[in-house]
Amino acid sequence: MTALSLLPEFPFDADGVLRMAAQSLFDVLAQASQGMMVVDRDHRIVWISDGYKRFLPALGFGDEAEFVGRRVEEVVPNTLLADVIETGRPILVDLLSNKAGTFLVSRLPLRNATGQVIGALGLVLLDQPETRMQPLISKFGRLQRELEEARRELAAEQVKNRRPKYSIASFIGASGAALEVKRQARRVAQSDATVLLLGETGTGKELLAHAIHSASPRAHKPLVSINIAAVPETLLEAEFFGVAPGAYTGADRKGRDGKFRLADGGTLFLDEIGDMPLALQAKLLRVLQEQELEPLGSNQVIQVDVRVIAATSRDLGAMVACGAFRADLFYRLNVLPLQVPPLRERADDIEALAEALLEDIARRGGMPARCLSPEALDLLMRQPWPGNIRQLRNVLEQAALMSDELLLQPSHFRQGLPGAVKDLRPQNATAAAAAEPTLPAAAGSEGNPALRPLPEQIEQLERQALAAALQATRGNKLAAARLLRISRASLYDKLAAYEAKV
Ligand SMILES: Nc1ncnc2c1ncn2[C@@H]1O[C@H](COP(=O)(O)OP(=O)(O)OP(=O)(O)O)[C@@H](O)[C@H]1O
Repeated sequence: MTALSLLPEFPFDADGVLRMAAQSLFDVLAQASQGMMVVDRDHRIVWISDGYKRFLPALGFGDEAEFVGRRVEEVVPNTLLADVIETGRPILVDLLSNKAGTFLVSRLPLRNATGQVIGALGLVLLDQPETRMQPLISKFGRLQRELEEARRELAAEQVKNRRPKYSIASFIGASGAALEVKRQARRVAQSDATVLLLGETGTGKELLAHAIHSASPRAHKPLVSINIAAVPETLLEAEFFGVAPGAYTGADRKGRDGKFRLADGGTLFLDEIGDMPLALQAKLLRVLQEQELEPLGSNQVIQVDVRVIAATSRDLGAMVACGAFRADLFYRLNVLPLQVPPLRERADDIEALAEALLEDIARRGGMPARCLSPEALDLLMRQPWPGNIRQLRNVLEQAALMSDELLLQPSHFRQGLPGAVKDLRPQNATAAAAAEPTLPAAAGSEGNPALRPLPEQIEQLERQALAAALQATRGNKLAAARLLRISRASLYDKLAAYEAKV
């Protein structure tokens, strides 16, 4: 019999040694650290070390009994122990800042014999590490301040983006049809009812939505926009209604507000409402009717006060007839319908529009403003403009880029004219129209266009492809995306990028 065997607690087998090592390590850590806590799988604090107790007053707790048993994220701001339990991954060294101070901490998952996570261990390695880790802490402090500053700037930028970009006067046009649209826009601005803007792509529906908001009593509140077709279906619900804190792990862990909440008190612009998935239509209807919603992962009902302006280039009536759009939602949206006329029905506006667009193109491009010769104006007035004002702008921009002359002639419009695509040329095209230049472009008097910078040429080609696809599909973006073999979201990104340059 050896001396050791006389010690009754001394284990000989490896398991026994390991168990004892774990126990003694636990005790060593609890004593050597500034504080230690254990939480269970449901994030509830089950134990704190004596050392930890001195942090309780700074965390707002009088004694241990109030603190133990609570969910750790409720009582220790900014803790990541819940993440360690969810992911099973330790965070060996981290800085934790909250109202109790800044701490150097370590977080370890606890597992049972089969390896399942049963909780986590949180260690405060150093409190007030600023004294001992001055350089690191001051860097951390500086980064924190920079982050706060960036957050403030982002918030200010978001507020700026939510201000309406356009007023009713921004809708250029003095034709009967344009004046009627503006009259109706002013009238509906005074009401709080839902507006439904109907019209082809590029006719100015989004511009009018901004204009209506800025002429309404809600003008000083946010205008929030969402392009339904551009958001992947799986993300739409969260975009609309928001996500409750803790509903997801990862970036959405803290939860986030949906567009309805962001628009509270103001206006929500639902662009491309015809692309709303059927499953979500019922939920949208409920919010429109009740003005209340439940964020994802929450059972709390939130009241909102939002005026909705919806827009679509699709035939909602036909969609209702074929079961692709809910009739009840259609009637709820169609309270104040406003039909925006296509450009070809208000050719009289082309001169004023072209003038304003050419001025804007010149201002943004830092070049002298171009004018239209009477012949060029006549040519533009005879086009079918399936892409409407957006397409008119593209055509004018291309002509301005391709020529140094200040007076634009018909020859400067050899690319991108809607009438140049043979299949869509109006049946009654005149002899003058028949003499219009057609694609592809030949080298002009200004030199060989292939010698322009490549990115510029690629951009132009892409614009033409987008315009041609939209023209061929009569503005149906889903069909245009299919034709171009790109995703619908990518088509929207590209259109938005070109719009942003507008
Ligand atoms: N009457 C107008 N006066 C001046 N600019 C206009 C007018 N209508 C449209 N525009 C300009 O044309 C472009 C397209 O307009 P907008 O995005 O409002 O059209 P839309 O009908 O919403 O198109 P889509 O259905 O494709 O989203 C924008 O740059 C807009 O500023």
